[in-house]
Amino acid sequence: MPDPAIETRGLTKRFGSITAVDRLDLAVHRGEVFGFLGPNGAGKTTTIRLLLGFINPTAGSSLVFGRPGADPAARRRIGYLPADLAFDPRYTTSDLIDFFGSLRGGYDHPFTAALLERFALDPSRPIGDLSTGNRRKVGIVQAFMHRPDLYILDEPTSGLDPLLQQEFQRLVREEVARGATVFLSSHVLPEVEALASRVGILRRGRLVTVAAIDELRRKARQRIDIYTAGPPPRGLFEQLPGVRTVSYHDSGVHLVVEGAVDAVIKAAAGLTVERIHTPGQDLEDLFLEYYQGGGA
Ligand SMILES: Nc1ncnc2c1ncn2[C@@H]1O[C@H](COP(=O)(O)OP(=O)(O)OP(=O)(O)O)[C@@H](O)[C@H]1O
Repeated sequence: MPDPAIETRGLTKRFGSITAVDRLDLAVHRGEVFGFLGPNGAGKTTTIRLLLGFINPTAGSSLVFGRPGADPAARRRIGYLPADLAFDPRYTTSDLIDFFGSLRGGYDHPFTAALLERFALDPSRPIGDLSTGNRRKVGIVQAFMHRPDLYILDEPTSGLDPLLQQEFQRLVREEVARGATVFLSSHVLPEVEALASRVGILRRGRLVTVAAIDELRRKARQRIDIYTAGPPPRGLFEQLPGVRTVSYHDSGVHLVVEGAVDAVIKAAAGLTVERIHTPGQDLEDLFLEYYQGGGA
């Protein structure tokens, strides 16, 4: 087995009395998109700064492809998109590309030219003149231009409009198809759901769960609204496996079901069903439960 893309052992960072990251044990496998979630102040950015070797841990360790993140050989294989882009406003995008290119010992020129076009960025404009969204695009270009093996993305689409968010997701999928690994820290839960195969949820510096998205999906509650010809008989759904809440009305029933909906669908088959509405199986509620200290 090759080394994981990212591995941390007992990784801990304290700032005075605050424990920002608390004994984190994590392995991000090569080729996966790992979603890193948690409420504000949970310690996500601090974890990323530790991974990259920008700050030293109070205890424990972290490795990127088997090396410390600060090691130039590891660093060259990483594309990092920070949450706060602090570029000198006088630089143009071209200047930055040259700068990061030389720092990394080269970059993929045709790919970078295609990225500029794809995100409609004029490389000759000073960064200081760009809108927030355009600055974010510059961040994306600098993170992707050398086609690294590992992307560490901190809130990558904040400030991007929905079309550009989709374009960004396409780009990430293409890079993953090429074999890249992605560590995606984000508050945009649908984005994490769309891209990640596993997620880790951090709360007050501690990893409260690591799970495959599919596993979470199986656990997540779904709302099912069944509309029937006439009022459905009371008591039909209450005892079925997975059913958490039932509310009847004259033309149907609203249900909340945890896990498989098979029993509900089979029971509904005995009624004259005119329409079924499932407002989407959204992992958001489940994520929020973990954020707040619940979770299965
Ligand atoms: N340099 C620092 N000095 C002191 N405290 C810090 C420092 N950096 C982070 N912290 C504290 O560590 C905790 C974790 O912060 P961090 O920025 O890692 O959280 P986060 O999960 O990235 O939050 P957000 O989602 O808001 O970006 C917070 O309580 C924060 O105030």
